Amino acid sequence: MSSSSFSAELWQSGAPVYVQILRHPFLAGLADGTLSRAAFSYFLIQDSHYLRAYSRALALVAARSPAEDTVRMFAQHASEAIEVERELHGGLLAQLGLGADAVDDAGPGPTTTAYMSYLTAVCATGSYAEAVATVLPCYWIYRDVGRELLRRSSPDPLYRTWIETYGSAEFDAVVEAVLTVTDALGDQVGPAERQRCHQHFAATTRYEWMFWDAAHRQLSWPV
Ligand SMILES: Cc1ncc(CO)c(N)n1
Ligand SMILES: Cc1ncsc1CCO
Repeated sequence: MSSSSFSAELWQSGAPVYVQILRHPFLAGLADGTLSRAAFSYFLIQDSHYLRAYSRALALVAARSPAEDTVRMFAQHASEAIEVERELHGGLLAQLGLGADAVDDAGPGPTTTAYMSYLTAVCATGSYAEAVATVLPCYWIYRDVGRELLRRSSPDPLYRTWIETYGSAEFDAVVEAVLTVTDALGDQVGPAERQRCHQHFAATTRYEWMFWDAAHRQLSWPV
């Protein structure tokens, strides 16, 4: 990836926040096994809601894509996001003694709701390039976090299952394909649209930090 690629350019808009993500105590706890089961359960429940919205956002990106190859790719990822929610999250929640009703009973918390709403709004009303820039941090940050935590290696088998999914070669291939698609958009976006892409990338990168922070604090609606 050259430093002049569109994806590398976008990454600059989220880079300071990414440094904070790697330092976040939720991720430190996942890696060293000290994260409480309650915080991990909160995360899985909220992430189940998130993935349901993320899947729909990806379906919107697919529908708006001008080329069939990217329609297919994003539609496939939309389908896989539901699969991950059912298999990975469903499986881990079952091991924690929680069923599907726990997800529905909890409902999406404040940070989850804000993040889902932002994704949905931009993917529905922004341009195709803006939609791609908005969903990109979700792929990219989880790949990089997965890799980093794999390197740190968690003593907890439950946490390791999560880490191994996002740190896997399969997920890396998915992310590389999306980065290639992003780079191909670089020549096609003018200055105003480019600036909006940067704003969206920065916003969803912040939401990624906030999502872990909400789980760490088990944040609930204030009223
Ligand atoms: C909050 C969040 N962002 C990104 C991903 C990656 O799919 C996820 N599962 N959850
Ligand atoms: C980004 C992402 N996260 C969970 S599934 C998915 C789509 C590609 O499998």
